[in-house]
Order: sequence, then C-alpha cells, then structure tokens
Amino acid sequence: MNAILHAQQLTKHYPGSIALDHVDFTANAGESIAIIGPSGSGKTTLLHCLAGILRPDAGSITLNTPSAPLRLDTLADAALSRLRREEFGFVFQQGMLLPELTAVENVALALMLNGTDRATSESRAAEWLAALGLAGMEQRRLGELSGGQVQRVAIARAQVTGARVVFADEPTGALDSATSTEVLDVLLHSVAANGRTLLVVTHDPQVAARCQRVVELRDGRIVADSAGGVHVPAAPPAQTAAPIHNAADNAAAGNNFKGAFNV
Ligand SMILES: Nc1ncnc2c1ncn2[C@@H]1O[C@H](COP(=O)(O)OP(=O)(O)OP(=O)(O)O)[C@@H](O)[C@H]1O
Repeated sequence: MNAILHAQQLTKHYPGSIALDHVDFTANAGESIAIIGPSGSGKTTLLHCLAGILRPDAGSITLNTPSAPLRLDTLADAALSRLRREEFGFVFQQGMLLPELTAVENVALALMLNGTDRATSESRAAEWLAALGLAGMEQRRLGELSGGQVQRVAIARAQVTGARVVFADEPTGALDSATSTEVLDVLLHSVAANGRTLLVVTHDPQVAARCQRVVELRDGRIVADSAGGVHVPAAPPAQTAAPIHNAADNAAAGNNFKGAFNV
C-alpha cells in the first residue's frame, strides 16, 4: 500500500480541551476511510489538520506527491493554500458552494482558481456534472437544485481539479435517507473510479459501513482502526469500540461501478 497522507503525533489544543492527542494516522492512496466517534471526539479537527485547514500545535503531516514528500505542518500559508486547491477536494455538509453562481460556474471556479481559462474550465465542469447525473442542469443556480443535486455539484467541484485526496465532513448530514444513499453512491463510486483517496467524517453508521476502512476517535485519540495498521492504545472494556466492518466486502461493493464515473 502506498501512503499518501501520513500524520505523526498530531496534537491540537483548544482552551480547556485537547482535540487531538498525539494521533498517528496514515491514509493509503485509493482508500476510502470513514472517521467516526462521539460528538467532540476530534473528528473534524483531525480532518481539518490533515487537509491543511488547521495547523496542529505539534506533530507532523506529510503528503506524498509525485515529486517529493511535502510537510503540511511547516508549509507557508500561500503554499499551503495552493496545495489545498491543487491536491485536495472538499465536500462539506454546506457552505463550500456559491449560491449566486450556476452549477457549472461553481464547479468551473475550482479550475479557474488554479489558472485554467474559463472556456476549458466550464467544459471540464460540464463533463463532471454529466458524469454525476446532472446533465441539463448546468445553468441552474443552487436554489433551483435539490439538496442531493447540490451535493453532486460539490462532489464534482471537489474532483474536477484532479485532487488526489477528497475530504468530506458529514456530506449526507442534511439529506433524507434515500437521497443520502444516492449521494453516497455518487461520492464513493466517482472517487474509486478516479483513484482518489477519500476521508469522510460521519456520524452515520451506513456511511461508515460503505467505506473500505473505519477509524474511530475518542477523546482526541484513535481507539480503533479496521485496517489494523495504526497503533491503537488499549482501552478499558467499557470504551472498547464495537467491531467495525469488513474492508474487503466494502471495497468489492465499490468496485462494481468503476468506469461509469471516469471523467
Ligand atoms: N474552535 C474551537 N474552539 C474551542 N474548542 C473547539 C473548537 N473546535 C473544536 N473544539 C473542541 O475540540 C474538541 C473536538 O472538536 P471536533 O469538532 O473536532 O469534534 P467532532 O468529533 O468533530 O465533533 P462533532 O461530531 O460534534 O462535530 C471538542 O471538545 C470541541 O469542543
């Protein structure tokens, strides 16, 4: 397995609390990883540190790029912003898209911010929207789309740049259960078909069950990892995590759709 993102001894404090407590974590290229745990356990803080949105107080985060490993924790702000735009994509519950823009403009913007001209950006964006089931809706503003369709726009935007890692925080949190399943299908299959790595924070056991690997946080520490490759400190019986899902089955399920989402 090729490590793409590697964190060592990641620590983040807030006044009165420790959000991450010496976390070691490695994401391998092409994996889909669910980050689960109770409210306040540090899931979003971990995701934001790994994505270069938050700086840890201590510890290192390394992104393996084709040219050289890059240390996110020591990168200057401008370089970190550029790395986020080029290497990472984001699907959050809400807030990443601009309601005054059309679907195609929202997706194209990610490419234009990286220096691609408008015509090429909009053409690539339209291809992505079509691949994710939104053909014919390119010119709609977000208010003219359903919640599930808006999340498809977000999924297209997260990947149109060729981002190698996609970070999602409760991507289906605002959706009803049927729409959640559809959006999750689109997210997992498009990421798998394009060889991306997916890290998804979720409270939803159904979302976690669909990922190849499940990592559980409690009190800012990783207490279970279905990959078994990360050091898991011994927990007292009351805190032992429930068994987590079979990675091979989940991977097999995701592979059925490979190809359909290749853009
Ligand atoms: N900006 C902040 N200022 C102060 N404390 C914070 C801040 N952000 C997070 N925390 C604290 O850090 C801890 C971890 O928060 P985090 O949001 O990472 O947890 P979470 O597992 O994602 O929670 P949830 O599932 O409720 O979103 C919590 O105790 C939280 O109160």
